[in-house]
Amino acid sequence: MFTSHTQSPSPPLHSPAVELQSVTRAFGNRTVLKDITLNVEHGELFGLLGPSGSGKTTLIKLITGIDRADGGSVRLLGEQMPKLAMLQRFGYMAQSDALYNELTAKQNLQFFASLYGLSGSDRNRRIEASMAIVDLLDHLDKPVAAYSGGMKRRLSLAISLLHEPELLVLDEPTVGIDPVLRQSIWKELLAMRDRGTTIILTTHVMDEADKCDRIGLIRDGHLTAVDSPAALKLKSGTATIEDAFIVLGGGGPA
Ligand SMILES: Nc1ncnc2c1ncn2[C@@H]1O[C@H](COP(=O)(O)OP(=O)(O)OP(=O)(O)O)[C@@H](O)[C@H]1O
Repeated sequence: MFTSHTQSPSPPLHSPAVELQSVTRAFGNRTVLKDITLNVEHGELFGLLGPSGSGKTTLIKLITGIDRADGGSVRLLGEQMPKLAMLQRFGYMAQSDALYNELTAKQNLQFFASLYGLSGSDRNRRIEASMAIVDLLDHLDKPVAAYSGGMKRRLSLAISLLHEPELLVLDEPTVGIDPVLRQSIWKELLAMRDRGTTIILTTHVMDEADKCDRIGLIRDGHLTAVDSPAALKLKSGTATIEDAFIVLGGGGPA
C-alpha cells in the first residue's frame, strides 16, 4: 500500500499542505469519489462537511495514504502519497479508535511516541501535554478497556497530537464528546491553527463547520462547494451553513 522511502526530488517550496488533483476512488463498480480537486493551504483549518456515506472518510484515507486513489494525484506537504515516511509528519485520528485495549492509556501513548521517535523527557512532556488538552491526565494509568467511548476518542486525539505535527488530519474528532469538552478541544484546535498547524477535519456538526477557515461541502462523492463559511452563506443567500449546504449541495447535511 505504501511506497518505501526512496530518494525523491525536493518538494516545491510553496506547495500547499494538501493538494488533490482530479482524485477518484471506486469500490467495485461504484465510484465513491468523483474528480476531487482541492488545495488546503499551510496554517489553514479546513472542514469537510457532508452527509453519512458522502465520501469524507474515503477522502481522508487517501490524504493520509492509508488508501490509494484509482485516479488523480494526492500530495501531502509536497510529497506524492501514499508514502510510508510521511507518517511521522502528520497526526491522524481515525473514525474508529486504533487503541490497545489491554494496555493503559500511558502505555498506548508510549507505544505511539516511540513510533514517532520521541523518547526520554521529551516523550513524557509530550504525553502530559497531549493528555492535558483532552482532560485525561487523571486517567493515564487506567487500562483503555475501562475507558468510555468518549474517553477513547479523546485518547485517540491525544495520540494524534503527541509529536506536535505540522499537519493534523482528524476524522470526526468530537463525536461522542460532551459539549463542554468539545468547546475546550475546539479552543485548542484554533490555538494550534494560530500557531501555524494545518488542520483538516471532517464533521457533521454545523457550529463546528462555522469555526473553520474554509469548508468543503461533499455530497455523493462530489465536492460541491469550497469556501469560507461566510462566503458560502453569502453565495447561497442563507443565514446558516446548514441552509447553505441545502442550496449549494442539493439536500440536507445530516
Ligand atoms: N472499503 C470499502 N468497500 C466498499 N465500499 C466502501 C468502502 N469504504 C467506503 N465505502 C463506501 O463508500 C461510500 C463513502 O463512504 P465514507 O465512509 O467515505 O463516507 P462518510 O462520508 O465518511 O460517511 P460517515 O459520515 O457516515 O462516516 C459509502 O457508500 C461506503 O459504503
